[in-house]
Amino acid sequence: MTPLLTVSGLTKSYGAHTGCRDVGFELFPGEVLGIVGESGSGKTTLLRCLSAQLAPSAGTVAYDMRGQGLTDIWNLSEPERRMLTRTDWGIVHQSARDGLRMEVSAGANIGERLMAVGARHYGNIRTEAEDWLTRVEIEAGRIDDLPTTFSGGMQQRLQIARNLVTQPRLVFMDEPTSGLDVSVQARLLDLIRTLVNRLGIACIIVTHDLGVVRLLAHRLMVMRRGQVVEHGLTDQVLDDPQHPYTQLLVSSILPV
Ligand SMILES: Nc1ncnc2c1ncn2[C@@H]1O[C@H](COP(=O)(O)OP(=O)(O)OP(=O)(O)O)[C@@H](O)[C@H]1O
Repeated sequence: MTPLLTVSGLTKSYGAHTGCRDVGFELFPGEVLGIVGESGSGKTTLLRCLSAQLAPSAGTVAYDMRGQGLTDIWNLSEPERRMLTRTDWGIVHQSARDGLRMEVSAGANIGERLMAVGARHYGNIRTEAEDWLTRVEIEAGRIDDLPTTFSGGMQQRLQIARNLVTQPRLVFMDEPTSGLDVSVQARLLDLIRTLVNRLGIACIIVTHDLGVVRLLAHRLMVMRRGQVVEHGLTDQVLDDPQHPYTQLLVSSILPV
């Protein structure tokens, strides 16, 4: 099987500081990869370099573009890269405010993504938006409401609908459940798991919460000081961590 994403030697420096260093891995279609590590370990930097939000200092991020095969995303033109991120990719931000347009309705937030992939018929776009609101457990009757009138959990579910409506092949998520009440987190995680599995979407999720990766990720990468110190199947890494740092992380976070 051809990998969807092939990353090699990915490095980002901020002057003298290292964001991430020499990261390499492959991601296959439908696979969910979790990236964990303590605060400042480089998770967000890595995710932003992978998802075309931040230019790396060195290394390559090659994506299996439809009809073109593996292509380094940083060799694409800016419009090509923008098109890719709006159609074949989704990016779910930690704060829904960064991923939604707060000044337009819930329906428009979903509909404009459909328009980016060529949908033009108003009635069809509205029907699809209503369908997606229902799928993320928001009443279809709220379609004309602004996201500012939604709760934090609803905004996050709307952000997920906006990202999944175009049936992307790859979705990046940065701490998608943090900042929400524990009960809301559990429901959201369950929803993400169901949708990602059902649609067969590959996903890269950054989190400091090992419970999140245990539930969602097939594979796990552990980062420390910008580098990957351990990488393997999630259950294997969490149940039998090999690197001393992972052992510390697991024993300090997971209940025994
Ligand atoms: N804009 C920036 N300018 C300078 N240094 C930065 C910048 N962004 C991040 N860094 C540095 O890069 C390193 C990795 O930061 P990053 O935000 O990627 O970590 P993280 O694992 O996502 O942390 P957190 O879980 O707290 O969000 C840190 O040492 C940080 O100080």
